[in-house]
Amino acid sequence: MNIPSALQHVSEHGKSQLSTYVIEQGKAILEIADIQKAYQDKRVLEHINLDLKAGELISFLGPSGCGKTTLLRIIAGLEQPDYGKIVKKGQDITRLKSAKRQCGVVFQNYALFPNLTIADNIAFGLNDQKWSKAQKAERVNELLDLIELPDISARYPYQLSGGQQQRVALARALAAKPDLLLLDEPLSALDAVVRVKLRQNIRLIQRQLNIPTILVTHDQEEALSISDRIAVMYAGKIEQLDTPHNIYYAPQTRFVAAFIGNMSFLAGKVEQNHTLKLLESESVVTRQHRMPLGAAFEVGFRPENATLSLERPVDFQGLVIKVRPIHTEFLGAKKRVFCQMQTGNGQAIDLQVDLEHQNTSSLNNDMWLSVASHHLYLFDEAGRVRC
Ligand SMILES: Nc1ncnc2c1ncn2[C@@H]1O[C@H](COP(=O)(O)OP(=O)(O)OP(=O)(O)O)[C@@H](O)[C@H]1O
Repeated sequence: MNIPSALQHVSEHGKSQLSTYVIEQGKAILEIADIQKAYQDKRVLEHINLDLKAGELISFLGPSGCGKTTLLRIIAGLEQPDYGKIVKKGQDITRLKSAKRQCGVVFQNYALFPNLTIADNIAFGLNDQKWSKAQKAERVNELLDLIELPDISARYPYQLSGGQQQRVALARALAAKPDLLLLDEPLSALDAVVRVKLRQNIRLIQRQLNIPTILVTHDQEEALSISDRIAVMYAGKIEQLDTPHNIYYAPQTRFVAAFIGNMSFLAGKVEQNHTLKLLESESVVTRQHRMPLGAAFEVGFRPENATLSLERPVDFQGLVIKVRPIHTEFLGAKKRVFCQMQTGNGQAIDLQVDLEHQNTSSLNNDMWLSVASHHLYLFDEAGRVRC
């Protein structure tokens, strides 16, 4: 994954200092309180709590089947929760019909009517309302300008590219001036280049209209690059709701750390307050933590924070282990080196290191992998971060 450039400037992990999230103090437009849902005894959503502020874009990000779409459909009124409450602008809308919720929804598969012109497709969302013909035409033109496709009103969907169709779907969702925009994987059917361009368009339009928006996606680069906050979901729960910066640099759980970007893990037991014994008998020096002596842990690091050297670093505070580089992958500005650490029982642990300027011809069979203690993440047995 490419880490979006806005996230690349911090040298050590910790809470965001560069955060661009300025909506924090804003008023909640949408409040989701303790939403729960099961299908035939299978729990799909558990105790979901969330607030969406005015003008904010939150992404639901997580692996397939974690409940993202179900949660979005509950917010849209297309699905009923078993328990919990949804409040929009102070009104309890949990049992309100979908059509009355004033939500604009865009789905993955453009869902345009093939037999209607683009103008009629966009105006379709206005049919329930008391818009005169002239008002409708004016609104359609306004929206075509907004999506920067002013000359296509007489065309039919089949005459447009996938990206253009999705912009029309967005215009249709915005036609009736909803106060909430819900986007369900709107970009996943498009090719990579169009996807990047369109996600920027969506973000620009969303900011221009200042419309609170929820985006469902399984694409972490997409979520990191355009969201104010991301709800990382796993098995029906929100693991962490935070800014993209903190999701990447300050993951609160092992799942988030492993799911966003890359992280290598090594297991061990707490030996002293700062010194932990890896199961492979090496020690690692971490920052302050509050784990009991003897407790099992995993230490994690990101590939960009690890270094390879021929000589063992001396007086080094952190993790130092002997590894064998196995192969490298070219990633443009950097190379990823896949290493293995041999365990006492003949097994190998896979670890990854990114080299930016180092010449990979200097790689040797036996090298030292080191990570400074302030770049190490410590997870307890329950997968919660401890430092
Ligand atoms: N109508 C339904 N009846 C029964 N099970 C359902 C129904 N809708 C969803 N599920 C199940 O609920 C779980 C969550 O589904 P959901 O579509 O919300 O996940 P998702 O995170 O959006 O996944 P994906 O990224 O694959 O779309 C899945 O196990 C799915 O099979």
